[in-house]
Amino acid sequence: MLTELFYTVILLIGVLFYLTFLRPLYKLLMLKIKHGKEILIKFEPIIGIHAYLKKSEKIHGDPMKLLKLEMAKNPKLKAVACSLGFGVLITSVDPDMNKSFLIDNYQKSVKLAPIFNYKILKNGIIFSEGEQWKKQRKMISDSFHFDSKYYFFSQKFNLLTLIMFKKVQNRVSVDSQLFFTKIKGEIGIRVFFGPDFGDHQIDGKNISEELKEIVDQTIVYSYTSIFFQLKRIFLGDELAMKFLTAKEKKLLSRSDRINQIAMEQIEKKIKYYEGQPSVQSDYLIDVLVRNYLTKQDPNLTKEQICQQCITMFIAALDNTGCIIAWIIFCLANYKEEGDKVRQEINSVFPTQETLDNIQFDDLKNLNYTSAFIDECFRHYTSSMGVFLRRVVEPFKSGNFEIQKGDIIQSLWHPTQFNPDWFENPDKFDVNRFLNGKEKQGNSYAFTPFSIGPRNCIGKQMSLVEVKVSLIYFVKKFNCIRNSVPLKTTASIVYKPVDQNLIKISFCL
Ligand code: HEM
Repeated sequence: MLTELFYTVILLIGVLFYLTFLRPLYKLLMLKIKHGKEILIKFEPIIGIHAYLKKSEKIHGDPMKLLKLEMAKNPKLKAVACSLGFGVLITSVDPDMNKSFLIDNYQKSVKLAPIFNYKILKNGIIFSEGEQWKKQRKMISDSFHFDSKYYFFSQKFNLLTLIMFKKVQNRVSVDSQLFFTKIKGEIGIRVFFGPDFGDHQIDGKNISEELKEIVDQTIVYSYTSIFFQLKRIFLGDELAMKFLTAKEKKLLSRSDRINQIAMEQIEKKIKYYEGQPSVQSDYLIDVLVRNYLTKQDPNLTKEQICQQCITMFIAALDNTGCIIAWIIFCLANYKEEGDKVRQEINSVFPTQETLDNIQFDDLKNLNYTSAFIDECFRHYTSSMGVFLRRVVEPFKSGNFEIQKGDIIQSLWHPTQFNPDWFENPDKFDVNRFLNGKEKQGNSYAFTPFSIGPRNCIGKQMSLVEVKVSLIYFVKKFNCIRNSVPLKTTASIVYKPVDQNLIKISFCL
């Protein structure tokens, strides 16, 4: 009996060793033999490229630095292959391969949710597929008339600028990353759930703060917990949710509470629209509830409406807040270019009146500022690439054979430092984006909002938000660079480790 148990354990260890070490290693070697200099091989068992990025962060204070150095050494590099779980992850760092993954063959792979608490996201647009995704994309696009939402944006921004004023006045240091994400949260929760929803409080916190905290903690947990990674590999997403730790249960119960408040809001809206009101708002929740009542999509449920609004809130939150903070950092870090941005903004918006009535067309006059924003995106892209995808149908990408079951992703941050596409890539050079110059290289080399049918649905909205935030900031505040060295880290966004990088003061 004991011997049988002993051999079973040995057999299991052997199978595990084969699946996590030998099989991925063999595949990596085959890829290297076939593609030579076009591919970089990294054997980091189970957690794959995350271990490589962490190593880079430890050595250089930048998770992307090792890849950027590889790119500088070998601009012909197309992909990085790493072991991941029982298989191999192929990460494209090449514009044409990105096009092949995200445009030409986008239907041949499905997205993998990176987080365990996908209960609140699984029916939302980010992780839906096929016909369901198509319907959702159309429905959400229909609710995207930014003009009406803009009102909240400017109103909230004014309020939060006052808070920032107070902090600066009292010499309290301002964490710009947190600050702008908070603004974004306050706006987003109202844009997607309706104006009154943002006033809900949970344990003394605004509902947008509580939701952000849950998402942040969930993401950190799912990337750092080995237990979670193993559970997921062996049991799969659905079954893994049946064996929860105390920490997981707590996070889930917090998200259930938000779900419950959101469901109450949906019921309220249903009652309102059943009464055939004359006023019909175009906040996302209103559009979805009207679709639900008219059965435009017969499969749409209340739970799906709830998850869709939460998904949109989350998709909109970190990326925009993070890039605004990066842009403010660049104003201080690249002073000469920053001063030119200030000059342009002051000439397009010379008075308080012009500032109070910003029009969309005015934003088109910010030529230099737009190029500055693009160069900030190139250096400090908040979103380094796309979510992982599992290949469901084999395809060819150049001379790469992508097989069913492979995991793929596109990571464009290193591509943006490829000297073949961006001359002298480490230089912060606004001119490269002035008058559409970047298109002279490869138009898929700079894609901060992704490309293809599943590109960012909020691109236009966030570009307006970014510009308006910058205008308000420049008109009210100055910033200078502190001596703290810049170190970066990567969770779902690429962000600075230290928040004390700049000093903010009032404009005279
Ligand atoms: C600087 C700001 C932003 C950046 C850099 C950004 C970047 C991205 C990227 C790279 C993707 C592709 C993800 C993938 O395919 O795996 C994406 C998708 C998406 N983004 Fe954004 N995003 C930003 C702001 C927003 C905003 C403000 C919203 C909502 C209003 C939003 C909503 C979405 C949604 C719903 C998707 C999924 C689209 C689909 O699968 O069809 N994003 N975003």
